[in-house]
Amino acid sequence: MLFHVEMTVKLPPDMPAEQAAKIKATEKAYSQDLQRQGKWRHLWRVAGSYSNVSIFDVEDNAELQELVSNLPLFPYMEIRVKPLCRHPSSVRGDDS
Ligand SMILES: O=C(O)CC1=CCC(=O)O1
Repeated sequence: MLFHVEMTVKLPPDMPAEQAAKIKATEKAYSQDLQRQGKWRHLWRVAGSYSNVSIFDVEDNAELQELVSNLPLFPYMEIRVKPLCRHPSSVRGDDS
């Protein structure tokens, strides 16, 4: 199942820089592992913001919930999820 996920990061302004850098580094490693597994298919920065638009390819809602709620930045994010399905007018042979 494909999901469009928009994440907006809102770190507390008083979080020490070292702590923020550590969480971001852990987030990067976690997301890159999921990207290599093919579960996190796309990761795009929304220009001009501290938000991303991502496409996840997971078994079901429960797996999406597990992956997203384990994001190191999860406590500091607003997350919006939209389920996706193929568009009948798409010219692609697959959903890549
Ligand atoms: O910077 C972000 O948008 C949050 C994030 C998600 C994966 C990652 O490495 O950073």
